Amino acid sequence: MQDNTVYVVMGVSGSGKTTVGQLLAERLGLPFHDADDFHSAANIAKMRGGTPLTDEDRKGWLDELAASVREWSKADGAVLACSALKEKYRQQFNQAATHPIQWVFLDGSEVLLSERLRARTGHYMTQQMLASQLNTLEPPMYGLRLQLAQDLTPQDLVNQIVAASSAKQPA
Ligand SMILES: Nc1ncnc2c1ncn2[C@@H]1O[C@H](COP(=O)(O)OP(=O)(O)OP(=O)(O)O)[C@@H](O)[C@H]1O
Ligand SMILES: O=C(O)[C@H](O)[C@@H](O)[C@H](O)[C@H](O)CO
Repeated sequence: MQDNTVYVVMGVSGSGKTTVGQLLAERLGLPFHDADDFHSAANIAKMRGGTPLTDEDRKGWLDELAASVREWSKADGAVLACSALKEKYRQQFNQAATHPIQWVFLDGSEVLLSERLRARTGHYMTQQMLASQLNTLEPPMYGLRLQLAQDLTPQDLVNQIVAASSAKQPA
């Protein structure tokens, strides 16, 4: 199935945005982008040091991502893995896109997320930052909300996304 939708797979650190986003992009034949690759070195150093980013820290990052979302939605679509924690960040992307974004929210309990972050090594974002990520999160009231569970593999989640998205397409 080829479409030119921009899918944004969002959620807090450890929710599986990168893992699920990459698989979804492969499945749909769309390019994959990770919003983490757009952070400045200063932002990464700040998070590595255990200090949450502020709106001010995120501004340039969001501006650059919104410009990219616009280009991808004008072109062939894409899958973007991005925390997009606050409603105003998501609205910036919605306004930039030339047609509706398909939002996919990966929603997990603190216990499950914290276990995954503890098991993950070699990443600047540690389990200590989870509380601030969850405090900042404003869950979207639209799009697709996937409830994470221990036994749901990334492939299962991609299957759910594809099934829900195809159900919306006219026959
Ligand atoms: N459905 C799943 N089942 C089991 N483990 C998973 C699942 N999805 C992701 N993981 C694992 O959980 C960890 C976090 O996943 P991932 O790095 O994709 O999350 P993320 O939301 O991109 O995190 P961050 O925003 O911090 O980069 C990884 O070690 C990954 O292998
Ligand atoms: O807005 C933010 O606070 C950041 O984007 C974080 O969410 C992390 O960069 C991401 O989750 C990777 O660990």
